[in-house]
Amino acid sequence: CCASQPRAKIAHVYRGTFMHSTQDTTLEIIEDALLGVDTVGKIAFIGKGSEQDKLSQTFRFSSSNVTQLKQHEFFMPGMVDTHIHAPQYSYTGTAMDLPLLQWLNTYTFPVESRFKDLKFAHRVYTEVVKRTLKNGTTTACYFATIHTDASLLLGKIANDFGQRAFVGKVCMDRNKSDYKETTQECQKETCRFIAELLNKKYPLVKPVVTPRFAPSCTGDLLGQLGAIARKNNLHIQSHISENVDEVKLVKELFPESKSYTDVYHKYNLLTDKTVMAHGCHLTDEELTLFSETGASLSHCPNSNISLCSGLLNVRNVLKHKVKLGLGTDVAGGYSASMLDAVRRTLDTSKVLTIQNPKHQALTFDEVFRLATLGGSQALFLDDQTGNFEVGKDFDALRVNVAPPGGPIDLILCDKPKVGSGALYKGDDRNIVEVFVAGRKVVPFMEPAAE
Ligand SMILES: Nc1nc2[nH]cnc2c(=O)[nH]1
Ligand SMILES: [Zn+2]
Repeated sequence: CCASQPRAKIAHVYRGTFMHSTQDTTLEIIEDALLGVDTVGKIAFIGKGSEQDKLSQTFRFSSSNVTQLKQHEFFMPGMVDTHIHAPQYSYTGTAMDLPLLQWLNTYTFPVESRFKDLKFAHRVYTEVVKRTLKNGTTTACYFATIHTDASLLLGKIANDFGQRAFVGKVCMDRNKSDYKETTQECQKETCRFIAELLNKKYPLVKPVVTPRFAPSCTGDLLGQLGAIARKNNLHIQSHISENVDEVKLVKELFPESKSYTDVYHKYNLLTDKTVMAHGCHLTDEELTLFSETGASLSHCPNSNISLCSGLLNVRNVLKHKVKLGLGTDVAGGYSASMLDAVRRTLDTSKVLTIQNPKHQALTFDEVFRLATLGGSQALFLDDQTGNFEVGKDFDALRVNVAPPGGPIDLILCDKPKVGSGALYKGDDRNIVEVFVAGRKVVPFMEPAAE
């Protein structure tokens, strides 16, 4: 049994099966566990159901306040989407026929330009927050667009629905089309975005410095953004080595740099609070630089396959001791669901084994860890979320393997495998409740009145 000293009062106690990952165990299944959440949403204790009497005395809760999970239900940690473009949710699944650089020019930039219109932004951002929450994303690391006010609106909507989120106003001062700002505008608007978002004092929504990627930023801008992040001790997100043409372009645009990773490093954009999406074509030397700086990677397998970008060798990334989480990369990825990211991660790893039988494919348990604890580590949030350790916020999914009308038939007899069956075959119908920092956010709360 683990327990903190009783301080804040206990608000909720749950009894049943809990699955989570820890530093030492890829997947731990605790049957008949008892978990207490205090009034500030933190996990106060996790113990055995058989110790309920003792725990109820120590933590002063009454047995009548214990919520007992039903048969075929379990709790797992909320999933962490380490890379998602909120505006691109508006065209998911409709533009999968071009490689990255053409895809950006043809589909992405015209759509993102429309987010100057706050009404359109409100509509799309509400839908993406609701959709991801319903699918079990308790933490999302969002790219918005270049528009400051619409990006602030995304922060407000995430806060209203109770999602934990990083929100980035996208920075770009180099583009063939008009979808860009001048270097000076971009710097000024980034500072305004950060100041205004921090000023809202949303407990779970924070700004992230967001250069789109090296090809759409001048060295000047990258340097300014590195300085802003350093001065304010902020998170940073961008893209790296997603596609071979992109890598080639970066070589041409930044001839003085040794590698793509070196470009970001030179401008102080590789820190232990940096998350870079993709990294399919990074060299071992570049991975070493990630490891040394503490920067992390977001693996976005649906996108990597949908845009024919490449196959990230996650095993090799982990061997280099680089932190890694999973991302949907909507709309390069056509699914906003992290369950999809789990499956595509497994598929990609198996494709690598087909290509090279010596490659050791990732296991289900390892990928479960990447979707939860791995993501929280990649976002430097693992002191707050990622698993059911005492003192962390209660970010959790109540999963019912077989709800009426759901996608799963209860034929599996092997109980420990039930979790894996549910994650392979399940969808949002199986995620019956979602909690963020102890608060039930699915079914949706009524947003606060203006
Ligand atoms: N997948 C993806 N890669 C990018 N690289 C730069 N911008 C983007 C984007 O919006 N999506
Ligand atoms: Zn992306």
